[in-house]
Amino acid sequence: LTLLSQQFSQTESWFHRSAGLQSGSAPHSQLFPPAEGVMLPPESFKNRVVFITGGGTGLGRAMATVLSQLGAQCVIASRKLDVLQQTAEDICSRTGNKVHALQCDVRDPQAVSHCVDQMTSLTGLPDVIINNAAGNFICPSERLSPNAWKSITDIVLNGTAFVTLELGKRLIQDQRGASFLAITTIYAESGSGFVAPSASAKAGVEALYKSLAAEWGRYGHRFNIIQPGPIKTKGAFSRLDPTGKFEKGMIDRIPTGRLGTPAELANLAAYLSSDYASWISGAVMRFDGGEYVSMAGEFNDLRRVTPDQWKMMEAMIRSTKGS
Ligand SMILES: CC/C=C\C/C=C\C/C=C\C/C=C\C=C\C(=O)SCCNC(=O)CCNC(=O)[C@H](O)C(C)(C)COP(=O)(O)OP(=O)(O)OC[C@H]1O[C@@H](n2cnc3c(N)ncnc32)[C@H](O)[C@@H]1OP(=O)(O)O
Ligand SMILES: NC(=O)C1=CN([C@@H]2O[C@H](COP(=O)(O)OP(=O)(O)OC[C@H]3O[C@@H](n4cnc5c(N)ncnc54)[C@H](OP(=O)(O)O)[C@@H]3O)[C@@H](O)[C@H]2O)C=CC1
Repeated sequence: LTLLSQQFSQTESWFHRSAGLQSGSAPHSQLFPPAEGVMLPPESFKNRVVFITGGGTGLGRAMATVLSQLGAQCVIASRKLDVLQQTAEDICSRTGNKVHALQCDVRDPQAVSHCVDQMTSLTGLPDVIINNAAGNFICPSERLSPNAWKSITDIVLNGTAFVTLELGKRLIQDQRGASFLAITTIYAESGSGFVAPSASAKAGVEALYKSLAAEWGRYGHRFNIIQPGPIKTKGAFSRLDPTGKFEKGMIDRIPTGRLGTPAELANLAAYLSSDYASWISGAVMRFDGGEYVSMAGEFNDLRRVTPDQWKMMEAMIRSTKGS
């Protein structure tokens, strides 16, 4: 069984196989196929402990899977213990490496401290910390109650801060280095209507991580950020595109013509958390198939202009004399 697991971990995983061309993708997305398989060499995370908040579902689960395939002992934590336990079992049965499930509401600093106590007894302090847990929903800002604002910012900004500070302090005390990674979003930079609490909190997370990259390098700690564009997960799409009507428009504005995949994100997270990235700290990695620059450029809608229309417009421009 162990041999089988090892062979499996060196080739491909269950979710990589499912990462084919998604429905709704543009034809040119064939030129940007999501790579299958785990990118780093086997055992890149052997003898490493990885702590992932929100590791039971979506992108957190994908990152836990890849890191476990690479030899890590993973600890996944969030509110729903049954979901975490199922994920831990699924991953462990496929990779042969231990995955621990711990209940933790990151909004509650005491729960975070208790969770870190439990992890310390199970695995010792982690070498890699991935702050991935989040909450979000689309809502016109004038409809937000104070508690709606608080529920998102407490998970995203305070939760990340509580986890990072609790683990950071203990690692410093034990003179242990670590890699911290935060999953934010492309609109942390631009802001975005209809998700103002999420945009505000994610921007705060980025400021926290850049600050600590500068302050805690002396303790052996690296801090990096991935800003994903749209990647289809139930958690995100059920709350951000509940009718499914916006997906096509979103794909149309992504230059690579498709959504990202959890496997692609997981490979990037593994790289940034690995020794191969030990000189990368304070970095913000946009991971969006080009969506951000595509939305930002003043003239990018001209992609819709046909060659005949260009001929006509060029003639008009060239015929202009003077100002
Ligand atoms: C054009 C766009 C097209 C397509 C978009 C599609 C794809 C995505 C593309 C990009 C994604 C970019 C970024 C993604 C960021 C993410 O974070 S996605 C991850 C999302 N995952 C989750 O949110 C999982 C966890 N979420 C939850 O548990 C809940 O949703 C929660 C509400 C965040 C928290 O649950 P909790 O049980 O603690 O909270 P409640 O008690 O239910 O509610 C607290 C208060 O909030 C009010 N509320 C809740 N929902 C809404 C809503 N939909 N609208 C308005 N207000 C809401 C609720 O009423 C409470 O307030 P109160 O009534 O005043 O007490
Ligand atoms: N999918 C996408 O398109 C994008 C996602 N992102 C980011 O990626 C990350 C993962 O999102 P995704 O996988 O899509 O969505 P999910 O909804 O699947 O993931 C969110 C996770 O956060 C956990 N969580 C929520 N509240 C708490 C809490 N109070 N304490 C502890 N854990 C909590 C949830 O678990 P539980 O309910 O058990 O607590 C869940 O596992 C998030 O940071 C999100 O902002 C960014 C840009 C795009």
